Order: sequence, then C-alpha cells, then structure tokens
Amino acid sequence: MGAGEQARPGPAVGQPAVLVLEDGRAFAGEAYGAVGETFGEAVFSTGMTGYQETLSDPSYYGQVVVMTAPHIGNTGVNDRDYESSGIQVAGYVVRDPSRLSSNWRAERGLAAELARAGVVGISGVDTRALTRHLRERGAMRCGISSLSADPAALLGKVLASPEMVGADLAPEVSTREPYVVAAAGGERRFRVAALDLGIKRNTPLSMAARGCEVHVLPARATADDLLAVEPDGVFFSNGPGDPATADYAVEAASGVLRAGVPLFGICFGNQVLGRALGFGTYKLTYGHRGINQPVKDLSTGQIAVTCHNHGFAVAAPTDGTHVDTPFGRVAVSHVALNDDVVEGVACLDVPAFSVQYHPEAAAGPHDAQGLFDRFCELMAKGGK
Ligand SMILES: NC(=O)CC[C@H](N)C(=O)O
Repeated sequence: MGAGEQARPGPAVGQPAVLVLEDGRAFAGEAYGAVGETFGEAVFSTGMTGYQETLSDPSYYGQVVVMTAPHIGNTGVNDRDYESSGIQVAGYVVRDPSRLSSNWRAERGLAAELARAGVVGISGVDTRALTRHLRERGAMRCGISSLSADPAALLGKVLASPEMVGADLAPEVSTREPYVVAAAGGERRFRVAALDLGIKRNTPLSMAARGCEVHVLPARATADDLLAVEPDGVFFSNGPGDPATADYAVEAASGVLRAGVPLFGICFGNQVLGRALGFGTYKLTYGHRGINQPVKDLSTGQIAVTCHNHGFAVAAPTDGTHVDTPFGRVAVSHVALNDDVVEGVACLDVPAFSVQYHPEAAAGPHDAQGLFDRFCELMAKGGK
C-alpha cells in the first residue's frame, strides 16, 4: 500500500458463500459485495442491461435478485443511474461478475459499490439452474451466507424469515417528507400529487419533462392530503410488498376517484387502483422482472416491449369484458403476451387508468412512455 492510501472495505474475493432456498435446495458460490448473511424472496430478472436501475428500484426491497444475464458489472456504476437513494435489494446473485468496468459513464465498480452499501451477494452461482428452479417451484424465501458455508444452519434461518405474502413494505421505502420535482425552465402545465409507495426517480422526472410540477407525498398520505395539493391529477407509484396489505393507499385512491380528479397508477399503483375498484390481487408463481416483456394494448392491438417488476397481479377478466364497479364500468386495457396476466386497467366512467409495467423505462425500453402523455391529456380534459 503506498503512502496516503487507506484500507477500504473492498469487495470480497474468493471467499466461499452459499445460497439456500426455503425448499432446501442449495447453491455454492463465492462472496460478492459485502461479506455477511442476508434473507429475502428469491426472484429472477431477465434484463440483459440496466443492473444499476434494478438494484436501486425500491420495488425490489426485501428481495434477493438473481440475474439471468451471466455477465454482470461490466459497465460499472455511476451516480446518475440510481433510481432511488441507493441500492434497495436484500441480496444479489450473479454468475460471472466483471472484474473490470468498461464504459465512458462508469464512475465505480459494482462489487465495491455493493460492499460499500453493505449488500450481501453471491457470485459463481449456476443462475440458469436456479432460475429454472424458481420458474418451476415459484419465487420463495432464501438466504445467502458468506459467514458459514453450512446450508442446514442457514435453512433454519430462511424458514424463520418473513414471507412476501402479507408484507407491508411501501411505508419503509417511501419518502418521510414531501418534496417537489419540476423542470427548471418551461411552462408548468399541470400540478400532480404523487403518492410515493416506493417511487423510482425517473417517474416524477418523466412527468416534469412534460410540464408537470410533481408534489411527492409519503405512502400514508390520505386522499385529503393528496387533494390539498389542489392537483390536476393524482399519481400512485410502484412499490415493494404485497398490495393486499396497502389498505391506506386503496382508501386514498377511492377518495381520489370519488373526487373525480384524474388518476394514473404504475405497478403497485395499478394494484391499488384495481383494489379500489373492487378487484382482488394474487401472487404470481414467479412474476415478471426484466426489460423485455411484451404487453398487448387491447384497444389498439399494439404490442409494446416493456420494463416489468411485479410478483403480484390484479385478478380481472382479460377478455375485454366491461365490469360494473362502484366507480362505473371498468375494463382490462393491457395483457401480458407471455401469460395473459392483467397489465393495465381503464375506467370508462371516471378519469382513471393504470398499468402494471413501467413507462418510466428505467432501464428502458421506451415503448410505453406515451402513457405519461395520456395522463397529461386526461388532466387537460379536467376532472368531473
Ligand atoms: N414494481 C412494483 O410496483 C411491484 C408491485 C408489487 N410489489 C409486486 O411485486 O407485484
């Protein structure tokens, strides 16, 4: 070590680690990121790029993310691509971590970034076998340990760790204080009240780019709090956990619907709107996570390739039926081509719609960005 250099907590190199699933299957690997022990729901993401946006998406809070792309870390990390204040995942699983960051935007390496954030990961895992297992058996709890390589001891702790079903996580990642996002110059066309259930940075930015002044409020803000902003529209964000627990957000959405103020929801926000309309939500076997998910717009027949991160879905008919709800007629507007899961809901008698996927497109693709324009059009028409 040269003069003036200090020992920093660097990435773990070569230390054995183990990942144990709650059904007892174990995978050996090496410590990646911080050395330690962590627990969460094991889920896989099929994104070939955009790992920094994935790691910092608050909707992954409480989850151990398995990357199906085999080579991770090659473009490093930077301060600009964070989708929230830091890394949110409970743990990270990769096959072959890049030893070099090679990109003109890279500021630091991923392994050191994970270590600095205290995020425990594992590399050298047969992620194809792990993904196939999760695909067949479903997302399930897991633990990663680089402290002890004893799978039996770890399994006991995995079985004692909390399940994703019944987890109310949005208030844990939401902002504590309200804040405002707006573009520096240009005309302010609309005022939006946004309920932060785990919002990604690019969402208020996408609205600000369209002339919105976005007032972001904490997860437990009520309909009255949202309406006190005197908004042209109200937005319900993405977020972690089981939507069946978020009664506070469902009540807020019902209040906004009753007030007739235009409403737009993304992901958790789609599930919250679905519940406010009287639909149930349920857990998918292994969910949709990645940036290459095809979705069909039932009104136009158009297919968009979209960014997803959801393990739950709204239970509603996907054959175009109009369902009568306390807020008038509602139809499923979008479906996932891979498995016919509900990907969007449209109210026909009140100004409200939502999608299960991510038009803010961080990381890409940008096919669905027009949904923010649709929200602006709804606000331009005004509420009831
Ligand atoms: N990205 C999200 O908003 C996810 C919503 C919810 N936590 C789910 O897994 O389905």
